[in-house]
Amino acid sequence: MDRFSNGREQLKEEEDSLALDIAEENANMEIHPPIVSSYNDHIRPLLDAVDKLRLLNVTKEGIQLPTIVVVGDQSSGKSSVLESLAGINLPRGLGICTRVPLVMRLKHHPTPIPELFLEFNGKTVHTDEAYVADAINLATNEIAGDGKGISNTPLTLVVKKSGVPDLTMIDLPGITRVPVHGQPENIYEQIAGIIMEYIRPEESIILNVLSATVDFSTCESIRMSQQVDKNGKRTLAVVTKSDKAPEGLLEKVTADDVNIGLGYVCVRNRIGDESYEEARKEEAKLFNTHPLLSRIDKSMVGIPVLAKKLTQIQATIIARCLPDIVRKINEKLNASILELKRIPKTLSSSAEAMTAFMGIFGSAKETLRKILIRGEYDEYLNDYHMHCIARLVEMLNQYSCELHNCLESDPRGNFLMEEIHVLQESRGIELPNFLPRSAFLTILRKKVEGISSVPVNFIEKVWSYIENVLVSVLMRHSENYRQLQLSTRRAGHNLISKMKEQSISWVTEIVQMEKVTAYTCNPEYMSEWKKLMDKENTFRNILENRMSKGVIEGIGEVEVGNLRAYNQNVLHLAFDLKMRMTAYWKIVLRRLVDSVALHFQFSVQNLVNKKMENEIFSELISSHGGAIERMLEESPSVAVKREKLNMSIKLLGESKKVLGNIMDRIATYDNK
Ligand SMILES: Nc1nc2c(ncn2[C@@H]2O[C@H](COP(=O)(O)OP(=O)(O)OP(=O)(O)O)[C@@H](O)[C@H]2O)c(=O)[nH]1
Repeated sequence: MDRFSNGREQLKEEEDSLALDIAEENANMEIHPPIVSSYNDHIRPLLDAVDKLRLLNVTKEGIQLPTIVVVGDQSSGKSSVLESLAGINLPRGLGICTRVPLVMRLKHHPTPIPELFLEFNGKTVHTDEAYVADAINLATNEIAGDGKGISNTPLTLVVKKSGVPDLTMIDLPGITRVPVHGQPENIYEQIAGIIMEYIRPEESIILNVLSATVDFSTCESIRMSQQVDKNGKRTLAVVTKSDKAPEGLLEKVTADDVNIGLGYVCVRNRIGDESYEEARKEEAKLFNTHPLLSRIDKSMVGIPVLAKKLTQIQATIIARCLPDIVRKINEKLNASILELKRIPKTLSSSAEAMTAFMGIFGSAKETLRKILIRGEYDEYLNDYHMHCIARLVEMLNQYSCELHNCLESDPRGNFLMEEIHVLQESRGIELPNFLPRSAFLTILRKKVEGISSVPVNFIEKVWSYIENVLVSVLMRHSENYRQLQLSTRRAGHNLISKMKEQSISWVTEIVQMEKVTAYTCNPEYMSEWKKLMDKENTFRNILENRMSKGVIEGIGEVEVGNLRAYNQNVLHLAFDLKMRMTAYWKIVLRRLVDSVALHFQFSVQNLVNKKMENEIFSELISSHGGAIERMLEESPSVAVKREKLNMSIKLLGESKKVLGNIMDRIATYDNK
């Protein structure tokens, strides 16, 4: 079992004992104010810790806190319920009163003089019971403006008073469909947005305030809570204004048409100028004596019952969520520290800048060596585009296929016609059985011309691929320095364009050489030619047997019908010329593939090992007068990232400190 599970079990036992305490206390409970907190000593520090985390705004880091969120339609009586729980007066009335999320922290406090203060916008404003309503209104105006607009910036009200339950709740603006005068048109969307943000997390308990005077199923707050808590397992209903609509209330709360998993508590809040004490007395009288309301089970009525239920639920969710919160804070803190370490530190001198530059350049070079020369792609396991050797081999195979598939100028239907024509045009005043060299070169020139664009296109394609790889590696390694990125990108493009130009002129020359000269020392030429010449008898047989076409091994099917018009000598020379060319063409194509492959390997090695360094260094020196430190000025996005990480680390560190004791407690449970 993990350490958290152990901790959870221990906390669960505490919860159970707390529940027993509460039940016992409920039995002896006096209905007179103040509501005496039965808060378990074990849970109180945990609630304090959660409140501190809330104040630190740890939710900003994506860590949700266990929270009781009060929602209700406008004027359903939310503020009245909260003031009943706190024993103070809150702004109440018709129209929109709660315009910002109000975090209410109620804390039992042994001394008779209550202590009240507001925390908002980073300041603390002390107040007292008589002025708290005004102070809240003033603070709300400061946060959300004087009008009727709303804001998502929370306002915290701390009430330390003898006898109040140790509870933290968040009161949210009441849901209104129709904007009242002075409210923005999209007030519903704004309020709904805030409410959803607070009630969506699984860690939130939804305290749904429903007025007894309405049909619960028509309440917007019910519709919203059902969207995030379908079965109502984290929803508790408080039914206000029981005094106003006692008829059928018992049936309504027992029928539970709207799926309230945590149950209903019917209350009667303060009316008019009643004092808090009077209100509690009236409430107790109402539920004890009213013919209809007195029939509702006593475990479902009255503010004291609500207070007990809430403290119990609060204890449960805190105990359930805290181990996870501790874990998440640790995880996020470690992740942020790691990420911060990955961001290079700010450079303060030329020497530091130079060292950093050399480091960046060295690592970029090593990456390029790996992917372009050695074929190691561990840095780009899932990025196939960067598995360069494999991609280059693919391109080379494709290039070879393209060269071999280029249509021959002599389609089979016209077998030997081109040779005969070229031989006729190359005739010299000479003996008739000589094969003129010029005839061979003429055919060779036409064939080479036919494929001449293929090697050039291939060279261009490969260089643009290498350019892409080079620039992306350089960008990756200099990602923290925008100026350096600009220079290295420029250097990369310039270098590739120079090398591409050289390659193209090299390959154009190679093609030109193949076009105007013919030579090979490769013995395959002779053996292939001989093999093909052995098939001349087959050719003759096809002619003599008056067949229109036939198959010659090594050449394929040929049509010979129109060749019978020529004499034997011409046909022999044409056949010979064709077979020499066939044997030689294989050598030419192989040469074009092999030499281009060698050229690329050599060029890439040159690029990575020599030229890149020269180009980048001269780009840095020439365009920026050697001001390498300026090149390595941190980009604004990195500065922002560092600032954000530092803030996260500070916040998470403080949160961790807040939870220090609790973690120790969990650890002690583990060792027990
Ligand atoms: N009779 C009676 N009136 C109540 C009760 N609870 C609240 N009210 C009255 O209902 C009105 C609205 O109550 P509020 O507490 O301001 O309602 P709210 O939901 O906080 O209002 P908004 O913040 O504006 O949404 C006030 O005039 C209260 O006095 C109750 O139990 N009985």
